[in-house]
Amino acid sequence: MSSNTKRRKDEQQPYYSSQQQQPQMQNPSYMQTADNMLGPPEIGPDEIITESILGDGSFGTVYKGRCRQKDVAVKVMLKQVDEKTLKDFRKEVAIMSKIFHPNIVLFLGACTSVPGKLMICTELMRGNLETLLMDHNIKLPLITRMRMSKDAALGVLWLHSSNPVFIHRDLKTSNLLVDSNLTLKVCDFGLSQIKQRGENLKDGQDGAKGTPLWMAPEVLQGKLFNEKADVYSFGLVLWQIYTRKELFPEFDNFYKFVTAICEKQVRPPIPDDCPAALKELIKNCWDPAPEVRPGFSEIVSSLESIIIDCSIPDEYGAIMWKNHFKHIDDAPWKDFVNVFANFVGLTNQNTSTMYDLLCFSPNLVGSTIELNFKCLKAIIVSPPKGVGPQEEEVVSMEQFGKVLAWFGNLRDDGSQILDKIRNLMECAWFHGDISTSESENRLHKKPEGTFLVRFSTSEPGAYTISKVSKNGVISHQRIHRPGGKFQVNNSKYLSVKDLIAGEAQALGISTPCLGSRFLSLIYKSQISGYIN
Ligand SMILES: Nc1ncnc2c1ncn2[C@@H]1O[C@H](COP(=O)(O)OP(=O)(O)OP(=O)(O)O)[C@@H](O)[C@H]1O
Repeated sequence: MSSNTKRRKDEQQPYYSSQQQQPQMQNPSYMQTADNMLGPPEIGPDEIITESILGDGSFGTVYKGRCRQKDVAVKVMLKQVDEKTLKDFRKEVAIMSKIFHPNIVLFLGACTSVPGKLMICTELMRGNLETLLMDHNIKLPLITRMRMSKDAALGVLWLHSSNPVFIHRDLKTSNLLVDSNLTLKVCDFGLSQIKQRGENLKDGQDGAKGTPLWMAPEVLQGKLFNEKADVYSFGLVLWQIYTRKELFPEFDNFYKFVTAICEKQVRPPIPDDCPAALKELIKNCWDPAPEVRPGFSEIVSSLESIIIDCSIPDEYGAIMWKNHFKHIDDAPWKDFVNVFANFVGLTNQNTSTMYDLLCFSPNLVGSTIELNFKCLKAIIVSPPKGVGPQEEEVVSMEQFGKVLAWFGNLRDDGSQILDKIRNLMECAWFHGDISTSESENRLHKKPEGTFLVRFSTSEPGAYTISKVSKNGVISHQRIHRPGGKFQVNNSKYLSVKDLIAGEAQALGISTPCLGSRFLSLIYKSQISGYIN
């Protein structure tokens, strides 16, 4: 048998069944039988319809497609493939059918048996991260980018923690895909390798695998390497996620590039405004010495801290969240109350938890402390996300950060933050977290001088005064927060209440707009909070 005939014959059989019983004669070669059910799910080429092109890669083209009435992504291999590419294709199918994780693109099946029609079918994602980052018309706040970084790190942590270990070997932003919720998933396992824990690998004569710009120096130099090569690439991924810039645009010569990376230890410049913890993480990841680079579980942990710092700029607030809720974005209200009360010294180890006191202590019924926690709950809690009876009200990390930015500094104010919140809610004109259009609805057709104060929707920690001016025109004026003070028209005050009292005449505001949802909390019948 000539080698050509042999290769063609191999291609006609699902690769995993070469040592198993052949499919029944009456079935097309791609049909799955009871004997080969244990291999990756086989999809027939006639079950896949390809539509538009999603991307081009070294193995072929990725299309948006339909398979069994589902939108999918289909990687179609080049028609003429050499043995090495075929081997990589088979490896990609084998690896993808072994790994399942929310941050790894979902493998649906593959067509492995029909020559010229080798395909891999995966869930359809919105696009790749590189394209998203380079489109500067798309707003991607740092916190969103850090959450995406954590998603990617969780995906790679899963690969590195498997037994045997999977090394990705081609981590780069174009191999990280985003879905419509901006959840990130790792894809493209064509160059991935399997190894035992603690084992070092070395590339063979066919050279290093991966994309040179993203390759670790030890890989570029053909030295021994292990999963820390992925960590190096991830450092570059983090750099690009932070800067949204092209990687190494200054290099157009491969040999000069290798010398720069391996001998001169050149790395992309990290901007000065990069948060210190992120800068340190990036530098550690791309350290020339693989053993110095962190593992992915350490990377996930560092990213969790960075995400908390981005969400909660208040230093003490961030410490509180890191100490008690580091791995979660949303804390159950019950746990939050206990941790917060303890952190600001309202309870200690010897007293009952604040939640229990609020529920069961008769002394607290009708007390200021009970009212304070009701007010806090009114602005900090999000409704349950699910629908089941078990679903709890939660405090999101971001909302906690916002509340601290609006009301104070946890280190200096401690439990007085609760009084500040109640004091503001007692004002009839304070409407809290309503949108610009909702404020306009509430002021519509109201007399001149009617006004309300709400949280600014765009400037962290700031407030907005919305008022009715002459001829019923509604306008909005920002209360800025320089140095924690409250400023409007160059006049600074210690509280919003003082500012409204002091500037009422200059601002042309006189009558609070009714309709604040907080008033029913504070007063059962009487409406108060007028300017005086
Ligand atoms: N599941 C998917 N959903 C949406 N787009 C996808 C999907 N899979 C791949 N793509 C798009 O196709 C591009 C190439 O995919 P992939 O990296 O898997 O192919 P490749 O041939 O291995 O490429 P390369 O060798 O250049 O890494 C991705 O960067 C992405 O833009």
